[in-house]
Amino acid sequence: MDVVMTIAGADSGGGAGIQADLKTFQELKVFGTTVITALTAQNTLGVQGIFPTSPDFVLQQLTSVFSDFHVKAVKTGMLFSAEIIEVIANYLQQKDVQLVIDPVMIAKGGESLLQKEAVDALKNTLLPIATVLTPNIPEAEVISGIKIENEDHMTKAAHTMLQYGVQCVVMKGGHSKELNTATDKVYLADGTSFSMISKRIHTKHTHGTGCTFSAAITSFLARGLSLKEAMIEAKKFVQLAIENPLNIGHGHGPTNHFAYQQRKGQYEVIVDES
Ligand SMILES: Nc1ncnc2c1ncn2[C@@H]1O[C@H](COP(=O)(O)OP(=O)(O)OP(=O)(O)O)[C@@H](O)[C@H]1O
Ligand SMILES: Cc1ncc(COP(=O)(O)O)c(N)n1
Repeated sequence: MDVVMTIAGADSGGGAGIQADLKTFQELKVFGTTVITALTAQNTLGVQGIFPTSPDFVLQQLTSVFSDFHVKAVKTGMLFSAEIIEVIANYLQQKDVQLVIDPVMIAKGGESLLQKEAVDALKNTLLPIATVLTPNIPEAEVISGIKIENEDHMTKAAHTMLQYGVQCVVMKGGHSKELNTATDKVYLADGTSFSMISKRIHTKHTHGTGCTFSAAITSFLARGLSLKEAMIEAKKFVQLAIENPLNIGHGHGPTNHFAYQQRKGQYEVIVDES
């Protein structure tokens, strides 16, 4: 059984953060462990409260898990503060793991999940040791310092982020203005890139899509898929999770983590290498 880890915030509503990650890990048949950076009192309507973990206790959780398990791949989500990021980066740089970073900054309801001064710590300490970075467009703008209004800007921003040392940047298209498609553009450190294109689903039930996508990438990397295969399979997982809603809650409902297994992974992602 391949062991993976999520380092993220807990979502009491069950749709994002640690809870979305563990559900994804379970469905993808990897063993999930957790390091909790913050508790959030949250539901599909928004985040009502945040209770951060102390950096010392983040370290204690990392030490407990790594001293007992052989963790193959790690993902990070809500990291909250520069102090927490520094503890995690210092610890993980001594470990031989594939690291997927979902640079969670703002919840769907608009609440901040990362302090402003923490962005520099993320760029300077975590990106140099990361395998994959999965920003949405607003997050890519903050990390790269480039306003993204067209494809050229996106490429420039991706190359700026690759310069921090991460091996692959996936620009997620959930927030883009495309009417019929949801396109994620993948940029690799060797200068190549490709797009993953799926049908855009018109739904408000997209709480935790980013968490679910990055947890799926982490699971497939731990299972030994190549970077490209892991990315395409993760896109299928999140597509099926959005396409088959559970209709839970009164706001932005969670996605359906059961769907990939129920539909036997049946979804054709279009891969464009041009
Ligand atoms: N309406 C949609 N239809 C199809 N795919 C979508 C839709 N919205 C998002 N996705 C896909 O979900 C994945 C996550 O992208 P998204 O841009 O939503 O991330 P995010 O904004 O970081 O999510 P979160 O707000 O949960 O952190 C991507 O693969 C994206 O293409
Ligand atoms: C603990 C935690 N982590 C991540 C998200 C982002 O998810 P979303 O943007 O869908 O609200 C969240 N809301 N809560």
